[in-house]
Amino acid sequence: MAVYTDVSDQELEDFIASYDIGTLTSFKGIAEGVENTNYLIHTDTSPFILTLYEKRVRSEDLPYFLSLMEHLAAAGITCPLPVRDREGRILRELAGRPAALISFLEGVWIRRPGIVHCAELGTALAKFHLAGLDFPMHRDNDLSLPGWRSLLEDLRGAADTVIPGLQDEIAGELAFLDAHWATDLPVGVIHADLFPDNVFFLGEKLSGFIDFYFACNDMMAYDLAVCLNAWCFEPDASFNVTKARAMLQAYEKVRPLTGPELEALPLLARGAALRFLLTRTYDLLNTDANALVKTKDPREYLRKLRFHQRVQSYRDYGIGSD
Ligand SMILES: Nc1ncnc2c1ncn2[C@@H]1O[C@H](COP(=O)(O)OP(=O)(O)OP(=O)(O)O)[C@@H](O)[C@H]1O
Ligand SMILES: N[C@@H](CCO)C(=O)O
Repeated sequence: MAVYTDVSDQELEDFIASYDIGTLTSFKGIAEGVENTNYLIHTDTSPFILTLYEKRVRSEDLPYFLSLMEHLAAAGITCPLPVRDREGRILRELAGRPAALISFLEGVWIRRPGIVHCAELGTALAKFHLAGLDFPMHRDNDLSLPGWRSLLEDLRGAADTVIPGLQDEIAGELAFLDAHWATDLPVGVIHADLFPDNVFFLGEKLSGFIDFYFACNDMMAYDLAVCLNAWCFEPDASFNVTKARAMLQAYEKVRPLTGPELEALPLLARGAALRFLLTRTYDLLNTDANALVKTKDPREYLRKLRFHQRVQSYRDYGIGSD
Protein backbone atom coordinates (compact mmCIF):
# COMPACT_ATOMS: atom_id res chain seq x y z
CA MET A 1 0.00 0.00 0.00
CA ALA A 2 0.93 3.59 0.32
CA VAL A 3 -0.20 6.78 2.01
CA TYR A 4 -2.39 9.01 -0.15
CA THR A 5 -4.68 10.27 2.62
CA ASP A 6 -3.48 11.79 5.88
CA VAL A 7 -5.44 11.16 9.05
CA SER A 8 -5.03 13.48 12.04
CA ASP A 9 -4.23 12.11 15.51
CA GLN A 10 -7.60 13.26 16.82
CA GLU A 11 -9.57 11.76 13.91
CA LEU A 12 -7.84 8.45 14.43
CA GLU A 13 -8.30 8.42 18.19
CA ASP A 14 -12.04 9.06 17.78
CA PHE A 15 -12.26 6.40 15.09
CA ILE A 16 -10.52 3.72 17.17
CA ALA A 17 -12.67 4.62 20.18
CA SER A 18 -15.74 3.49 18.20
CA TYR A 19 -14.35 -0.08 18.25
CA ASP A 20 -14.04 -2.38 21.22
CA ILE A 21 -10.31 -3.00 20.66
CA GLY A 22 -8.62 -1.12 23.50
CA THR A 23 -6.87 2.24 23.49
CA LEU A 24 -4.77 3.53 20.62
CA THR A 25 -1.07 3.42 21.53
CA SER A 26 0.61 4.13 18.16
CA PHE A 27 0.04 4.35 14.43
CA LYS A 28 2.15 4.83 11.34
CA GLY A 29 1.62 4.98 7.59
CA ILE A 30 2.85 1.99 5.60
CA ALA A 31 4.83 3.06 2.56
CA GLU A 32 4.66 -0.32 0.78
CA GLY A 33 2.17 -0.99 -1.99
CA VAL A 34 0.57 1.28 -4.53
CA GLU A 35 -3.19 1.05 -4.37
CA ASN A 36 -4.67 2.13 -1.03
CA THR A 37 -3.64 4.04 2.09
CA ASN A 38 -2.64 1.74 4.96
CA TYR A 39 -1.82 2.48 8.56
CA LEU A 40 -0.40 0.05 11.06
CA ILE A 41 -2.31 0.61 14.30
CA HIS A 42 -1.38 -0.60 17.76
CA THR A 43 -3.80 -0.59 20.64
CA ASP A 44 -3.07 -1.94 24.10
CA THR A 45 -4.61 -5.24 22.93
CA SER A 46 -3.31 -6.03 19.39
CA PRO A 47 -1.99 -4.69 16.11
CA PHE A 48 -4.44 -3.90 13.28
CA ILE A 49 -4.34 -2.59 9.74
CA LEU A 50 -6.47 0.44 8.88
CA THR A 51 -7.14 0.77 5.15
CA LEU A 52 -8.52 3.86 3.43
CA TYR A 53 -9.69 2.89 -0.03
CA GLU A 54 -8.37 5.00 -2.87
CA LYS A 55 -8.57 5.40 -6.65
CA ARG A 56 -9.21 1.91 -8.08
CA VAL A 57 -11.47 0.61 -5.35
CA ARG A 58 -15.15 1.47 -5.74
CA SER A 59 -16.99 1.71 -2.44
CA GLU A 60 -19.89 -0.38 -3.78
CA ASP A 61 -17.42 -3.28 -4.21
CA LEU A 62 -16.19 -3.17 -0.62
CA PRO A 63 -18.89 -5.48 0.80
CA TYR A 64 -17.71 -8.13 -1.72
CA PHE A 65 -14.08 -7.90 -0.57
CA LEU A 66 -14.84 -7.78 3.12
CA SER A 67 -17.41 -10.62 2.99
CA LEU A 68 -14.95 -12.68 0.95
CA MET A 69 -12.34 -12.40 3.72
CA GLU A 70 -14.93 -13.59 6.23
CA HIS A 71 -15.98 -16.45 3.91
CA LEU A 72 -12.38 -17.57 3.33
CA ALA A 73 -11.47 -17.41 7.00
CA ALA A 74 -14.53 -19.55 7.81
CA ALA A 75 -13.33 -22.07 5.19
CA GLY A 76 -9.91 -22.31 6.84
CA ILE A 77 -7.98 -20.04 4.44
CA THR A 78 -5.78 -17.73 6.50
CA CYS A 79 -6.37 -14.08 5.69
CA PRO A 80 -7.08 -10.87 7.59
CA LEU A 81 -10.53 -10.54 9.14
CA PRO A 82 -12.51 -7.31 9.07
CA VAL A 83 -13.18 -5.95 12.56
CA ARG A 84 -16.69 -4.77 13.49
CA ASP A 85 -17.18 -1.51 15.37
CA ARG A 86 -19.47 -1.20 18.41
CA GLU A 87 -22.47 -0.88 16.08
CA GLY A 88 -21.53 -4.00 14.09
CA ARG A 89 -20.31 -2.08 11.03
CA ILE A 90 -17.31 -3.22 8.98
CA LEU A 91 -17.33 -0.49 6.39
CA ARG A 92 -16.77 3.03 7.74
CA GLU A 93 -15.64 6.42 6.56
CA LEU A 94 -12.53 8.26 7.69
CA ALA A 95 -10.92 11.46 6.37
CA GLY A 96 -13.47 11.47 3.57
CA ARG A 97 -12.56 7.98 2.33
CA PRO A 98 -14.24 4.61 2.77
CA ALA A 99 -12.27 2.80 5.47
CA ALA A 100 -12.07 -0.54 7.25
CA LEU A 101 -10.08 -1.96 10.11
CA ILE A 102 -8.75 -5.48 9.54
CA SER A 103 -6.79 -7.90 11.69
CA PHE A 104 -3.00 -8.00 11.41
CA LEU A 105 -1.67 -11.13 9.71
CA GLU A 106 1.57 -12.54 11.10
CA GLY A 107 4.35 -13.32 8.67
CA VAL A 108 6.59 -11.57 6.15
CA TRP A 109 6.58 -11.42 2.39
CA ILE A 110 9.48 -12.96 0.56
CA ARG A 111 11.63 -10.60 -1.51
CA ARG A 112 13.24 -13.38 -3.58
CA PRO A 113 10.84 -16.35 -3.65
CA GLY A 114 12.48 -19.73 -4.18
CA ILE A 115 11.13 -23.01 -5.52
CA VAL A 116 9.74 -24.01 -2.14
CA HIS A 117 7.77 -20.75 -1.89
CA CYS A 118 6.35 -21.23 -5.39
CA ALA A 119 5.18 -24.72 -4.45
CA GLU A 120 3.56 -23.41 -1.27
CA LEU A 121 1.84 -20.74 -3.33
CA GLY A 122 0.49 -23.31 -5.82
CA THR A 123 -1.07 -25.38 -3.04
CA ALA A 124 -2.57 -22.37 -1.26
CA LEU A 125 -3.94 -20.84 -4.47
CA ALA A 126 -5.74 -24.07 -5.39
CA LYS A 127 -7.24 -24.26 -1.87
CA PHE A 128 -8.30 -20.63 -2.17
CA HIS A 129 -10.04 -21.38 -5.50
CA LEU A 130 -11.87 -24.35 -4.03
CA ALA A 131 -12.92 -22.35 -0.97
CA GLY A 132 -14.29 -19.59 -3.22
CA LEU A 133 -16.56 -21.88 -5.20
CA ASP A 134 -19.49 -21.48 -2.80
CA PHE A 135 -18.98 -17.76 -2.15
CA PRO A 136 -22.42 -16.36 -3.01
CA MET A 137 -21.50 -12.83 -4.12
CA HIS A 138 -20.38 -11.81 -7.60
CA ARG A 139 -18.07 -9.14 -8.95
CA ASP A 140 -16.94 -8.88 -12.56
CA ASN A 141 -13.25 -8.45 -13.25
CA ASP A 142 -13.05 -4.77 -14.17
CA LEU A 143 -9.41 -5.22 -15.13
CA SER A 144 -9.99 -7.71 -17.93
CA LEU A 145 -10.34 -6.97 -21.66
CA PRO A 146 -12.84 -4.04 -21.49
CA GLY A 147 -10.88 -2.53 -18.58
CA TRP A 148 -7.60 -2.85 -20.50
CA ARG A 149 -9.19 -1.11 -23.49
CA SER A 150 -10.28 1.85 -21.40
CA LEU A 151 -6.89 2.07 -19.69
CA LEU A 152 -5.27 2.25 -23.12
CA GLU A 153 -7.69 5.03 -24.13
CA ASP A 154 -6.94 6.86 -20.88
CA LEU A 155 -3.24 6.86 -21.76
CA ARG A 156 -4.06 9.03 -24.82
CA GLY A 157 -0.76 8.27 -26.51
CA ALA A 158 1.31 9.17 -23.45
CA ALA A 159 2.68 5.62 -23.12
CA ASP A 160 5.33 6.59 -25.66
CA THR A 161 6.75 9.09 -23.18
CA VAL A 162 7.41 6.13 -20.84
CA ILE A 163 8.83 3.78 -23.49
CA PRO A 164 9.04 4.83 -27.17
CA GLY A 165 6.68 2.70 -29.28
CA LEU A 166 4.77 1.40 -26.27
CA GLN A 167 1.38 2.76 -27.29
CA ASP A 168 1.37 0.78 -30.57
CA GLU A 169 2.80 -2.32 -28.93
CA ILE A 170 0.03 -2.33 -26.34
CA ALA A 171 -2.62 -1.66 -28.99
CA GLY A 172 -1.32 -4.58 -31.10
CA GLU A 173 -1.35 -6.95 -28.14
CA LEU A 174 -4.81 -5.85 -27.15
CA ALA A 175 -6.11 -6.52 -30.67
CA PHE A 176 -4.60 -10.02 -30.52
CA LEU A 177 -6.12 -10.74 -27.11
CA ASP A 178 -9.48 -9.36 -28.23
CA ALA A 179 -9.49 -11.87 -31.07
CA HIS A 180 -8.30 -14.87 -29.04
CA TRP A 181 -9.26 -14.37 -25.38
CA ALA A 182 -10.59 -17.47 -23.62
CA THR A 183 -14.22 -17.37 -22.57
CA ASP A 184 -15.30 -20.86 -21.52
CA LEU A 185 -12.80 -21.90 -18.83
CA PRO A 186 -13.83 -22.81 -15.25
CA VAL A 187 -14.61 -19.67 -13.28
CA GLY A 188 -14.63 -18.90 -9.58
CA VAL A 189 -13.39 -16.27 -7.15
CA ILE A 190 -9.87 -15.16 -8.05
CA HIS A 191 -7.46 -12.97 -6.09
CA ALA A 192 -6.15 -11.32 -9.28
CA ASP A 193 -3.14 -9.60 -7.66
CA LEU A 194 -1.26 -12.39 -5.93
CA PHE A 195 2.23 -10.90 -6.03
CA PRO A 196 4.86 -11.90 -3.47
CA ASP A 197 4.02 -8.81 -1.39
CA ASN A 198 0.50 -10.14 -0.90
CA VAL A 199 1.55 -13.58 0.37
CA PHE A 200 2.97 -13.97 3.85
CA PHE A 201 5.29 -16.70 5.11
CA LEU A 202 6.45 -17.87 8.51
CA GLY A 203 9.74 -19.60 7.71
CA GLU A 204 9.11 -21.64 4.58
CA LYS A 205 5.41 -22.14 5.36
CA LEU A 206 2.87 -19.90 3.72
CA SER A 207 0.94 -18.13 6.47
CA GLY A 208 -1.77 -16.33 4.48
CA PHE A 209 -2.89 -13.99 1.71
CA ILE A 210 -3.65 -10.28 2.05
CA ASP A 211 -5.00 -7.52 -0.19
CA PHE A 212 -8.23 -8.85 -1.69
CA TYR A 213 -9.14 -5.56 -3.36
CA PHE A 214 -8.91 -6.85 -6.93
CA ALA A 215 -10.70 -10.12 -6.11
CA CYS A 216 -13.49 -10.90 -8.54
CA ASN A 217 -15.20 -13.72 -10.43
CA ASP A 218 -13.16 -14.78 -13.42
CA MET A 219 -11.27 -17.75 -14.88
CA MET A 220 -9.34 -19.48 -12.12
CA ALA A 221 -6.47 -20.24 -14.51
CA TYR A 222 -6.04 -16.47 -14.99
CA ASP A 223 -4.99 -16.26 -11.32
CA LEU A 224 -2.26 -18.81 -12.06
CA ALA A 225 -1.21 -16.72 -15.05
CA VAL A 226 -0.82 -13.68 -12.76
CA CYS A 227 1.34 -15.79 -10.44
CA LEU A 228 3.48 -17.17 -13.29
CA ASN A 229 4.31 -13.56 -14.10
CA ALA A 230 4.82 -12.34 -10.55
CA TRP A 231 6.72 -15.32 -9.07
CA CYS A 232 8.59 -17.16 -11.80
CA PHE A 233 10.86 -14.57 -13.41
CA GLU A 234 14.34 -13.75 -12.12
CA PRO A 235 15.61 -10.19 -11.59
CA ASP A 236 17.57 -10.55 -14.86
CA ALA A 237 14.19 -11.08 -16.62
CA SER A 238 14.79 -14.77 -17.38
CA PHE A 239 11.92 -17.18 -16.84
CA ASN A 240 12.58 -19.82 -14.16
CA VAL A 241 10.83 -22.93 -15.42
CA THR A 242 11.66 -24.87 -12.25
CA LYS A 243 9.69 -22.38 -10.15
CA ALA A 244 6.79 -22.51 -12.61
CA ARG A 245 6.76 -26.31 -12.55
CA ALA A 246 6.82 -26.35 -8.74
CA MET A 247 3.91 -23.91 -8.58
CA LEU A 248 1.76 -25.57 -11.23
CA GLN A 249 2.37 -29.12 -10.02
CA ALA A 250 1.52 -28.17 -6.44
CA TYR A 251 -1.64 -26.43 -7.66
CA GLU A 252 -2.69 -29.49 -9.68
CA LYS A 253 -2.32 -31.80 -6.69
CA VAL A 254 -5.22 -29.91 -5.11
CA ARG A 255 -7.16 -28.77 -8.19
CA PRO A 256 -6.13 -30.44 -11.48
CA LEU A 257 -6.33 -28.12 -14.50
CA THR A 258 -8.61 -29.09 -17.37
CA GLY A 259 -7.15 -29.59 -20.88
CA PRO A 260 -8.55 -26.25 -22.12
CA GLU A 261 -7.12 -24.45 -19.06
CA LEU A 262 -3.67 -25.85 -19.83
CA GLU A 263 -3.93 -24.91 -23.51
CA ALA A 264 -4.99 -21.38 -22.56
CA LEU A 265 -2.12 -20.72 -20.13
CA PRO A 266 0.18 -18.88 -22.61
CA LEU A 267 -2.71 -16.64 -23.68
CA LEU A 268 -3.76 -15.94 -20.09
CA ALA A 269 -0.14 -15.17 -19.20
CA ARG A 270 -0.04 -12.61 -22.03
CA GLY A 271 -3.25 -11.05 -20.72
CA ALA A 272 -1.93 -10.91 -17.17
CA ALA A 273 1.33 -9.33 -18.33
CA LEU A 274 -0.59 -6.72 -20.33
CA ARG A 275 -2.79 -5.92 -17.32
CA PHE A 276 0.19 -4.98 -15.14
CA LEU A 277 2.00 -3.26 -18.01
CA LEU A 278 -1.08 -1.06 -18.45
CA THR A 279 -1.72 -0.24 -14.80
CA ARG A 280 1.96 0.44 -14.13
CA THR A 281 2.21 2.72 -17.17
CA TYR A 282 -0.99 4.50 -16.14
CA ASP A 283 0.23 4.92 -12.56
CA LEU A 284 3.61 6.23 -13.64
CA LEU A 285 1.87 8.93 -15.66
CA ASN A 286 -0.82 9.77 -13.10
CA THR A 287 0.54 9.42 -9.56
CA ASP A 288 0.53 12.57 -7.45
CA ALA A 289 4.12 13.49 -6.68
CA ASN A 290 3.15 14.26 -3.05
CA ALA A 291 1.82 10.77 -2.30
CA LEU A 292 4.04 8.52 -0.21
CA VAL A 293 4.24 5.79 -2.84
CA LYS A 294 6.89 4.06 -4.91
CA THR A 295 5.52 3.47 -8.42
CA LYS A 296 6.42 0.18 -10.09
CA ASP A 297 8.34 -0.27 -13.32
CA PRO A 298 6.27 -1.01 -16.45
CA ARG A 299 9.36 -2.21 -18.36
CA GLU A 300 9.45 -5.35 -16.26
CA TYR A 301 6.02 -6.30 -17.59
CA LEU A 302 6.83 -5.40 -21.18
CA ARG A 303 9.71 -7.92 -21.02
CA LYS A 304 7.39 -10.53 -19.49
CA LEU A 305 4.77 -9.92 -22.15
CA ARG A 306 7.34 -10.41 -24.90
CA PHE A 307 8.44 -13.67 -23.27
CA HIS A 308 4.89 -15.07 -23.29
CA GLN A 309 4.39 -13.95 -26.89
CA ARG A 310 7.22 -16.34 -27.82
CA VAL A 311 5.89 -19.28 -25.79
CA GLN A 312 4.74 -22.15 -28.01
CA SER A 313 2.73 -24.21 -25.53
CA TYR A 314 1.95 -24.64 -21.84
CA ARG A 315 4.80 -27.18 -21.77
CA ASP A 316 7.17 -24.20 -21.86
CA TYR A 317 5.94 -23.52 -18.31
CA GLY A 318 7.34 -26.85 -17.14
CA ILE A 319 4.29 -29.09 -17.03
CA GLY A 320 2.76 -31.78 -19.24
CA SER A 321 4.66 -34.26 -21.40
CA ASP A 322 5.52 -34.02 -25.09
N1 LIG B 1 -3.63 -7.66 7.33
C1 LIG B 1 -2.36 -7.31 7.27
N2 LIG B 1 -1.51 -7.80 8.20
C2 LIG B 1 -0.21 -7.43 8.20
N3 LIG B 1 0.32 -6.54 7.33
C3 LIG B 1 -0.47 -6.01 6.40
C4 LIG B 1 -1.85 -6.38 6.31
N4 LIG B 1 -2.38 -5.70 5.29
C5 LIG B 1 -1.39 -4.95 4.75
N5 LIG B 1 -0.24 -5.13 5.42
C6 LIG B 1 1.04 -4.44 5.16
O1 LIG B 1 0.83 -3.38 4.24
C7 LIG B 1 1.59 -3.60 3.04
C8 LIG B 1 0.80 -3.15 1.86
O2 LIG B 1 -0.46 -3.80 1.83
P1 LIG B 1 -1.22 -4.18 0.46
O3 LIG B 1 -0.38 -5.08 -0.36
O4 LIG B 1 -2.57 -4.63 0.83
O5 LIG B 1 -1.31 -2.76 -0.26
P2 LIG B 1 -1.78 -2.28 -1.71
O6 LIG B 1 -1.70 -0.79 -1.75
O7 LIG B 1 -3.12 -2.85 -2.01
O8 LIG B 1 -0.60 -2.82 -2.54
P3 LIG B 1 -0.43 -3.63 -3.87
O9 LIG B 1 -1.77 -3.63 -4.55
O10 LIG B 1 0.64 -2.86 -4.54
O11 LIG B 1 0.00 -5.00 -3.45
C9 LIG B 1 1.90 -5.07 3.02
O12 LIG B 1 3.08 -5.37 2.32
C10 LIG B 1 2.06 -5.34 4.53
O13 LIG B 1 3.33 -4.91 4.95
N1 LIG C 1 0.75 -5.80 -7.84
C1 LIG C 1 0.61 -4.72 -8.79
C2 LIG C 1 0.11 -3.47 -8.13
C3 LIG C 1 -1.34 -3.55 -7.82
O1 LIG C 1 -2.12 -3.57 -9.01
C4 LIG C 1 1.94 -4.46 -9.49
O2 LIG C 1 2.97 -4.94 -9.01
O3 LIG C 1 1.94 -3.78 -10.51
